[in-house]
Amino acid sequence: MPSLGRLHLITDTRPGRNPLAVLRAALPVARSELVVQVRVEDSATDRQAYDLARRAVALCAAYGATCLVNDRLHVALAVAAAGGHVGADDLPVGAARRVLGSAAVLGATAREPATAAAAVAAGASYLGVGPCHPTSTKTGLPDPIGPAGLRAVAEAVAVPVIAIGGVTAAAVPVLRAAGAYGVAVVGAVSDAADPARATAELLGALTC
Ligand SMILES: Cc1ncc(COP(=O)(O)OP(=O)(O)O)c(N)n1
Ligand SMILES: Cc1ncsc1CCOP(=O)(O)O
Ligand SMILES: [Mg+2]
Repeated sequence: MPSLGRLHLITDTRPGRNPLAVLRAALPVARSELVVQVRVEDSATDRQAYDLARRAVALCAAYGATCLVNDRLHVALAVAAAGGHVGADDLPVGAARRVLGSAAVLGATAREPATAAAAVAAGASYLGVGPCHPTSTKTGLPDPIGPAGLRAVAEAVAVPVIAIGGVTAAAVPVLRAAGAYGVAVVGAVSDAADPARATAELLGALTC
């Protein structure tokens, strides 16, 4: 399996956003360092998720980037995505692994060392860990775990740890020092006046 990209760009589910335009800006900059995670509102139909995911897979293929699908693993399979990401309200990690197969990339959300280790034992190939910082992109989350919480998880597992939640380029050095292999963002790219430049800044912080 090729190494996992360090910059994970999650599609913005907020009303009025244009996730494909953001991908078109980010992909030429980050290319194979980019992991695109297709995420839609829970209220979106499977057809809407499928239509977005198949476009994202095609765009990613043109740049050697990896495309994953959040939550809806049947959509991941239908569009031949590289894998998926699951959390506490989704299929359990072991079941997700059985659905996707042994070669797929499978991410799991974890906030504590014990759940992180259990997710890896069940088949997760990377962990999304957070929220590390406050975020306005998703509601209903627990308090941020900060770099210290991230470090506790990173020290408990041997798979790549992807920091998520309120991540900016300025926050990347501290998160990396705490053990993050990479970061996952929505707003840092989607809210930027220049998403291509924001992508370059995040990549620069991740690869220096
Ligand atoms: C890289 C990454 N980390 C964490 C999450 C959150 O997943 P989950 O807890 O299942 O919440 P939803 O994104 O499904 O609302 C993620 N998507 N990606
Ligand atoms: C889906 C998700 N899960 C934890 S934080 C988050 C949203 C991250 O968005 P942002 O990068 O804008 O804080
Ligand atoms: Mg989920």
